[in-house]
Amino acid sequence: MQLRGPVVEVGDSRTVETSRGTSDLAEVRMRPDGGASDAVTVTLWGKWAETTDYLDPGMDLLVTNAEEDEFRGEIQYATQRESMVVVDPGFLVDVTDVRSWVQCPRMYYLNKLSGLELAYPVVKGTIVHEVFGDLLRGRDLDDAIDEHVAESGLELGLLDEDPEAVAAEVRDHASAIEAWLQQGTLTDTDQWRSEQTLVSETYGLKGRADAVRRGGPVELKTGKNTKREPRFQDKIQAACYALLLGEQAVADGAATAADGGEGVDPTAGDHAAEAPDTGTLLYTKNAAVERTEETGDLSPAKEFSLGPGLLKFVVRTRNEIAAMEHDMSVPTGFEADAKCEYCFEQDTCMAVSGRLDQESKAGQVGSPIPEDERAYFDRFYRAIEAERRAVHREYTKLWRQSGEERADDDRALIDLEPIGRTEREGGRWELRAKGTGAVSKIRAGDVVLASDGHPVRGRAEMARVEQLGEEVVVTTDEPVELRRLDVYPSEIGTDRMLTALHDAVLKQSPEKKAVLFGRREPEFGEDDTVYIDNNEAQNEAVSLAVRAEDVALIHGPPGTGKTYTLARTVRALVERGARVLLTAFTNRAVDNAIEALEEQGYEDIVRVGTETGVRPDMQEYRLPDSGDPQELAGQLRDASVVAATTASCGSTVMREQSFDVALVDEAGQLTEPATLAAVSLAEKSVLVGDHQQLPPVVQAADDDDDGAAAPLQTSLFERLIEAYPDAGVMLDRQYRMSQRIQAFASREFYDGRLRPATGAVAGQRIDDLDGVEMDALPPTLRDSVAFVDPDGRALGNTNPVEAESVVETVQFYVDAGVPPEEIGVIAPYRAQVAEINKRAPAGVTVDTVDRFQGSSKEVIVVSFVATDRLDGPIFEDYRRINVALTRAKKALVLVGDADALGTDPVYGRMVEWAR
Ligand SMILES: Nc1ncnc2c1ncn2[C@@H]1O[C@H](COP(=O)(O)OP(=O)(O)OP(=O)(O)O)[C@@H](O)[C@H]1O
Repeated sequence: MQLRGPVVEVGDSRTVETSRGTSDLAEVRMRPDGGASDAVTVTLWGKWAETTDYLDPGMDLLVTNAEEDEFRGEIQYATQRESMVVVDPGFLVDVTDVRSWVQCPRMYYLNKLSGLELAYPVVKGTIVHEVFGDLLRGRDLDDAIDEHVAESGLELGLLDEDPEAVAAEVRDHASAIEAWLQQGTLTDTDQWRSEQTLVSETYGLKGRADAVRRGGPVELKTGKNTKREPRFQDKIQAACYALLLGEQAVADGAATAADGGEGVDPTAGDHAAEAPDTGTLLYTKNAAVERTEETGDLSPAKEFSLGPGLLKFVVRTRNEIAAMEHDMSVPTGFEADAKCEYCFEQDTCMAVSGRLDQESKAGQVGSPIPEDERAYFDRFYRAIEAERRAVHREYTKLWRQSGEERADDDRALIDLEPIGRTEREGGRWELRAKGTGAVSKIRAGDVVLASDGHPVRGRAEMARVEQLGEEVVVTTDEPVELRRLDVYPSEIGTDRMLTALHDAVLKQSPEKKAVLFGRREPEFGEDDTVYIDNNEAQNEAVSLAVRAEDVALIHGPPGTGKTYTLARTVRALVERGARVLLTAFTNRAVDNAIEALEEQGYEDIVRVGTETGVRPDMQEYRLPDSGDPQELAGQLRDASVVAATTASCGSTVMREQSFDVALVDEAGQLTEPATLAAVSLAEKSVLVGDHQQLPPVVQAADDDDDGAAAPLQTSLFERLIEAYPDAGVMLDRQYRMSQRIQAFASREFYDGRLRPATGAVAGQRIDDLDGVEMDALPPTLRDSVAFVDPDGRALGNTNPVEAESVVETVQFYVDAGVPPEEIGVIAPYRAQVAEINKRAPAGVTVDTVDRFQGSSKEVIVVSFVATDRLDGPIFEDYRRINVALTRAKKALVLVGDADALGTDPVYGRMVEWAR
């Protein structure tokens, strides 16, 4: 039987005599059924007794195949031969992390903290892996090499590598793969698949196996190994995948047995027994070494047997990591027996030990950071780890929630009907299915899990979404029956926040950090150039940015010309010879800024981003995904303005770049570490944002892990503008809303300082639009702000009567001649969005407030849904209502329950104003 739940007491380990000789044992008290049952005692036998060295009350424990026994009237449990003991199974350790931990625990920790650096072996390794996948899928070798070398063109160019030499080297590696593929060990009936994404419900592991052959893991290593046996850490990695594959085999069995598998608990099976018994390591460099210079076993492929002892070792190693990460404090890691002088992480290791004053066998360099910086580092480290846990919880929902629950949560599209598949050139597959019309968070361009019904227990593949709607189209490496798409949680955001924290706090000079840590006020030089002559605050903003020595803060309420000012600032800085990083939280804002620059006649811009992320009309600025290394690297290096999202500022390529100034738009929506990712790349920064609009996106809830993620909820922009009001300027004239519309927001959120920029802006009316007659509207809608109470009832996250009233209101405007494209509807929940969308006239945009930030419409209709209590995201934070109300230019209609809204002072005043 399986036990799972929180630990309440941890006993000491001791050695006892048994009928089979001496053995260690330790007793643990835990509450099974996830804490729902009374505490029981579990005896951990043999090596599992070691678990108590790092197990603490409060951690979750999972014991598989526990033996039940009655002892003095009490039911007790004990591990038996097949048992596995898993610490904190909800914490998903990456397989590559288990591998580095085995090499040296400090290596694990350093990889996590400082991220990957741009280095040739890494780039080459990626190319070889991609070619390997292509070869397995039967692709022509030369085609594969050419394509993947070109795709790494930018990295290779920045590293000053010659593409032909790289191709030749990759070919050497590939010959090892080819020879092995042709060894005759494979027949047509052999089961093969390339790259498989695996997540374990039982062992708290996730990873991506390079290949799976006859059910066994195959790992590719671009290094050399002249020993007969694979390296220990490589075996460990393969063993992790073997465990994951064993679990999958059990799930497959269960799924076949129960036809569909949902509801069957695959964790109940004995995975270790189902795990493949052979693993293969392929050392491709062995094919490239000179036989005359090397002795030993030069065959690239090395098979080894995967016994239960190794699998248990893997689980124990994984447990050490999970336990160490449990309290989310900055770990030091300790060195294994590895020899530091051969370690390529040695420099980083010494630098980090020096800065954080940690013990390290490699030694320390540099002096420790001051106490306040250390406190900051610890606080944010913890916050980021709390956020990582929230991401892990998202993973566990892949199996804890049913397909229907996932769909209701907007995290899956279910019940798709496969209608076809085509093999594309290059061995990838295009899969098509009939859509159901349901909405979700999934967008074209996203990478998601496509499955035949269950994302973990069924057959699943990573897929790129090409098209949504009536027909759903995705591309994958291997075909799968397309019945369901799931949002695949990603840790990349948390990983990058951590490296940004490392780069900003541990690598920068004390002087550069002085303002960040409040050691001195931001400083400004002199300049009386007039940049913008019709708007004083905007002109002051550009001037402030130009004069700033460290940081300037531009506070831009809705419609105040933030983008315009930003573009003017870029030009002013470039004119002074600066190299500028132009960045924002969203791709949309980055593209808008480029558009504004274009309008001001400036076009010397390089846009870094993916093809799907960048707007079609901005593709001309985009650095191509593949091409000649020197050319690509030259384009990036020589650009005066590089534009990218803040998320991509953390990429290996961007971390190599340096700028004179970083301009960060939407800075109010960024967490502090996410902002640091951009700020660290430049000498000085200009942050542009509005902390009265949407705050940073944080997944961890307020009460998760005692609120550890709270520091992420305040943007760096907000923190700095409060600390240094003199380093900021507020743009106070808005070019969007009529006087009547802006009045409430100005009063509630901007101390009444927001004003229409001109009389024309202030006095605009809906009948200013071509072909629109005021008389055609019902009298209640002739005022530019109106309130409608349709007397509906909230049913969960929808309010059908209110939806009806919203659609009717929209129809009035359409009938009066307003183009549907100029009408937007904002609702608090996706369910209500869907309800309205069903009947709204084509062309009208209906969405949640988060997706409306940054845009505007002539007419905005807001649906509030709530009828009793005000709960839901729109009400949690007044800033959301600020965003909703300030999207409208000429007409704003609020549709809601006046009594419910009246229970809150701010909403009460809003109703008064709107009526
Ligand atoms: N100084 C100015 N003179 C004339 N027009 C201006 C000026 N500043 C801004 N505008 C115009 O006002 C409109 C709004 O400006 P912009 O798009 O830059 O606003 P924004 O603050 O970025 O909006 P958002 O709140 O959506 O971020 C644009 O059409 C822009 O051209």
